[in-house]
Amino acid sequence: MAIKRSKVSVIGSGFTGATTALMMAQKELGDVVLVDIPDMEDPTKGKALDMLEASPVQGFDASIIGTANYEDTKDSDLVIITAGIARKPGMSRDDLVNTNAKIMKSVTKEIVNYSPDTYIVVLTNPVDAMTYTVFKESGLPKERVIGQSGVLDTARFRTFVAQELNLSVKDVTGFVLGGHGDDMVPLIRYSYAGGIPLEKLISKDRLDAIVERTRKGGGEIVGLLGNGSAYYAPAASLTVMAEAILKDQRRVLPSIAYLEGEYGYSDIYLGVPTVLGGKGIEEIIELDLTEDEKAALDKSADSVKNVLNVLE
Ligand SMILES: NC(=O)C1=CN([C@@H]2O[C@H](COP(=O)(O)OP(=O)(O)OC[C@H]3O[C@@H](n4cnc5c(N)ncnc54)[C@H](O)[C@@H]3O)[C@@H](O)[C@H]2O)C=CC1
Ligand SMILES: O=C([O-])CC(=O)C(=O)O
Repeated sequence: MAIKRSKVSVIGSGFTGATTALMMAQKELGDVVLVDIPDMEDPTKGKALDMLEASPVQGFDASIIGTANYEDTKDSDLVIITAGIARKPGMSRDDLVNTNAKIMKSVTKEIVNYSPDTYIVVLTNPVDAMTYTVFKESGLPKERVIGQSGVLDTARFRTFVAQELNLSVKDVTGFVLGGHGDDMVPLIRYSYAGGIPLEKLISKDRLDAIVERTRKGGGEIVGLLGNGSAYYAPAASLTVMAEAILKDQRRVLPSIAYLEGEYGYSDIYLGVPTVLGGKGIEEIIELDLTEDEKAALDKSADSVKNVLNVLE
């Protein structure tokens, strides 16, 4: 049998979906199918063609098509869901829940109809609850339905730490646990610059300020953009997760995973450290938490549960 390129479908051709499609094609992760609603079919085709026309200039090989027909997604190795509405200034991510839950249900039906063994990575907010919705609707095993928040939240944290210390972002590592909301839990104790614990390099006051800015990082961009939310860093985060799965890299990345007792929670999707590889979420890494860290994680998990409770 001939060797085939991977196929990745991106549902939603808005800011995050289109940017992710381009980034994945630039990294030659596979052929890309960009999907939106019938009313958006022509602009979606236009975006895909425009991206394709960048390929000779940048020298990447990938087919990129735009469509409103799910048949074109048939046999996708991986599907990324970005469909839905984004928040505007003054809104919380949770305000999007009922509109986006309906969209999750309808797109998930279409996805698994054409790709019954695929992997799904969800971006749409409120992302912990939307990943749960997609999991339930899809019937896929839990390790194949994954949400994106921690890669982005950790990237924001690393950016602010690198700025504070005037060091390369490459040398700063961190971990953000919990739900993708204002009470997410950046774990300072597990964060380093060049292997040196951050607590030895940055004062407590400044670290507290960085944690607070990380928690409100999405809102900071929403406030600046005025009409939508972040998309470059979210797309970069989705691309790294897609790469880990498609290339079976076994990267240690935070993902929104279905928990069955890990960290003391069950029947919930929540951000935790995971090993991402060719089987999707291959492991959930359980870190020892101090009482304060566990209390903060409990608070964040409670916020996610409150959103799950309003799901219709
Ligand atoms: N988890 C995370 O870290 C992040 C989550 N987000 C979330 O991602 C979502 C998308 O954000 P943007 O791309 O900026 O929004 P956008 O408004 O630019 O794009 C959304 C696209 O979804 C399409 N869409 C709506 N219903 C659809 C359906 N039934 N089938 C297919 N497509 C459909 C719309 O036509 C639109 O093109 C939002 O919910 C946002 O809050 C955004 C950034 C980070
Ligand atoms: O803030 C938003 O609404 C979009 C998002 O999740 C983020 O940028 O973290």
